[in-house]
Amino acid sequence: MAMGYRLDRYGRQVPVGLSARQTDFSELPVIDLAPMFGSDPEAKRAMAQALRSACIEVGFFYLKNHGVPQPIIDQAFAASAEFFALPYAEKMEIEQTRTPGYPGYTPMQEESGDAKSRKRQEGFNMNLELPLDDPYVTSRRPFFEPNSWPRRPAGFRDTLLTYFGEMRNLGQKLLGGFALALDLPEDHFQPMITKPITMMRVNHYPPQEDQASDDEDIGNGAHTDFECFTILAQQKGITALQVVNGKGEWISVPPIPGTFVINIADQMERWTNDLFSSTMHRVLNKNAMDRTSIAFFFGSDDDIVMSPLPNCVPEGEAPKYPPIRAGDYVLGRVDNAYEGNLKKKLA
Ligand SMILES: O=C(O)CCC(=O)C(=O)O
Ligand SMILES: [Fe+2]
Repeated sequence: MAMGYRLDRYGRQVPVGLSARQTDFSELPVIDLAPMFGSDPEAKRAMAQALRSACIEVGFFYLKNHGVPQPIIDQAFAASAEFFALPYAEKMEIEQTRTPGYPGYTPMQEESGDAKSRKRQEGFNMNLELPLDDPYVTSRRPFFEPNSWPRRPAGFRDTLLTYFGEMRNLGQKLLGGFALALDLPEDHFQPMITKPITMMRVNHYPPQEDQASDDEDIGNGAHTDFECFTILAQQKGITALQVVNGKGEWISVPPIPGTFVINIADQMERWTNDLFSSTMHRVLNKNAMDRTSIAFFFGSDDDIVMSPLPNCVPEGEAPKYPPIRAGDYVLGRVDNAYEGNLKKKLA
């Protein structure tokens, strides 16, 4: 099928059209994380090799044997469903713009009447939860603003914090795998994630039964994520996520029980001198039911200076990017995406 492209605001090619090829899920590699919990160097090496290929060739993969207990995932979905089912006015009590930064509720355009809201998605955002007297919080450091918690449902905060904690541990483990995949010692990145930029968003998409007016008029338009990588939990039994493959075709990513979907994001792409791919993706919920997903965005400490990793730069070539403070890089990307709104709000 011939594919056309349009350019997004970063000048990147986005395949046009809304049809996605429904393919066997094996088109996205499945990585088994079990070796990372053991001490068999051979098994770790084999995993690192598979991970390396997945990150270079696809930028997306399923992760199994990740060690996160299923009840903790189920509880996070159940609490999220209860939250989104609350009356609109109650959710708006913690609307994102009421407090600085990322945390809070983002409504759907139809309800808010705000043309800048997302049309086909509402969400709940949170940062790493720190004590209110933490110097990062008191100095209003970007990405460390206090979270905004709803009054209901009971247990929402504890449930999401438990899930967030699991994601942070998994992210740390996974980063060890990425280090091995880059021919670095397993603990290479660990000193750089002591108080990392980590954000989480629960996405809620109504069914989209009508025709989209264009390819941005969907649950989540084509984009890449900003940080090092994303750990995505998809609601059971509902396929809506799509990923661009090397041929510029949109590939559906059905949920596989017992797995997360992991994708490389922009910070890691840059850090690896574009060796790893931050792959474009989008969400189109053509199902009869609404859909929830939980995206955990794992970055580094904000104050590390990030230069392309030396063994990702071919011999005799200059790195593609100058050094940059990680927090400034992510803030720049966020700012671009939200057309300056978030940065203004942080100022
Ligand atoms: O809902 C999904 O499957 C993906 C969400 C996503 O891409 C994001 O939140 O960045
Ligand atoms: Fe994303």
